[in-house]
Amino acid sequence: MAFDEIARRGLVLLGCGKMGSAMLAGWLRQGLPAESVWVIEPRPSDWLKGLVGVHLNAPLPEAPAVAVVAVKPQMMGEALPQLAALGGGETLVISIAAGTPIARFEEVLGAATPIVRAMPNTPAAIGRGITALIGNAAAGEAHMAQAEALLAAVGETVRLVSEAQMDAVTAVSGSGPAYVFLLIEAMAAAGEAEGLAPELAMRLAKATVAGAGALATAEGAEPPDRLRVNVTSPGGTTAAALEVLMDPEAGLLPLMRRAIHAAAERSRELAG
Ligand SMILES: NC(=O)C1=CN([C@@H]2O[C@H](COP(=O)(O)OP(=O)(O)OC[C@H]3O[C@@H](n4cnc5c(N)ncnc54)[C@H](OP(=O)(O)O)[C@@H]3O)[C@@H](O)[C@H]2O)C=CC1
Ligand SMILES: O=C(O)[C@@H]1CCC=N1
Repeated sequence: MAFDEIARRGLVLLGCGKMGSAMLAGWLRQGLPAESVWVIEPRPSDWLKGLVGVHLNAPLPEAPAVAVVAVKPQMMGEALPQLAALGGGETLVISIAAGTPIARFEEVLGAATPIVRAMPNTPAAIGRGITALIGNAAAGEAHMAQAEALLAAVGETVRLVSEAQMDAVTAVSGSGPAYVFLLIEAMAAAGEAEGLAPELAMRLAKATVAGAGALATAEGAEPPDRLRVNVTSPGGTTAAALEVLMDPEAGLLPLMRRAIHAAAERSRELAG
């Protein structure tokens, strides 16, 4: 069982905002005992305060199995010293912070500390996230497997071959759910502009994005460009829409290229 060692030695979560809560919700649902979790969070939500058994802002265990850092990159300087005592090798430290390089953690915790840098996304809250991971030199196969097991409990995992990939990963899948939510908002707003009631437009938009996502990821699914062609009757309605969306200058492709580039650049900036 993936959580056995963590259940025995404990998991520390530093920062329990939107992403920390999403992961914690997934772990608890997957069977991690609440009594094995220590959370450091200056402004706990009502949800967090209501979690019976979780140790909230309490003294930390001496050598927990894992410490997960889920504070904003801008708060790292202030937050990280709280984990300094866990450096040295006994505790696997997993950071999900955008931008912040592994070297920054090694400065505070020491290079002998196994450190995994990971980039999850918020669908983790319902077990549908995807997390990319890369470890430092001290993170051996057992540490990588432990990080993967923890993150696999809330969705898919993928190992990276170089830390430099993390900026692009963050821009595509870390931030990506926001682009999809915006797509839902935009489709619903456009449906309303065509005369639909707001609730109906939103219901159609949400179900369409969910259904198309499920179709694209179903076992044996055709690739997305083929699925797109399957919707597009010659001379029909989809073709009319795609002419706008696939405009080489003003269409979705150059727009998404610019958006993802902006996110990746911001990730590089956050590295300091
Ligand atoms: N949101 C997302 O979709 C994703 C986020 N991430 C990464 O996860 C991290 C957290 O992001 P997100 O959850 O969105 O941000 P949030 O602001 O929602 O969560 C961060 C939490 O950490 C708390 N915090 C601040 N200082 C400390 C401290 N010294 N010790 C402990 N906790 C502290 C914050 O409290 P307060 O509000 O009082 O400052 C806040 O509750 C970031 O590094 C981000 O890059 C990665 C993937 C996806
Ligand atoms: O917006 C951010 O910086 C974080 C990282 C990926 C998703 N949210």
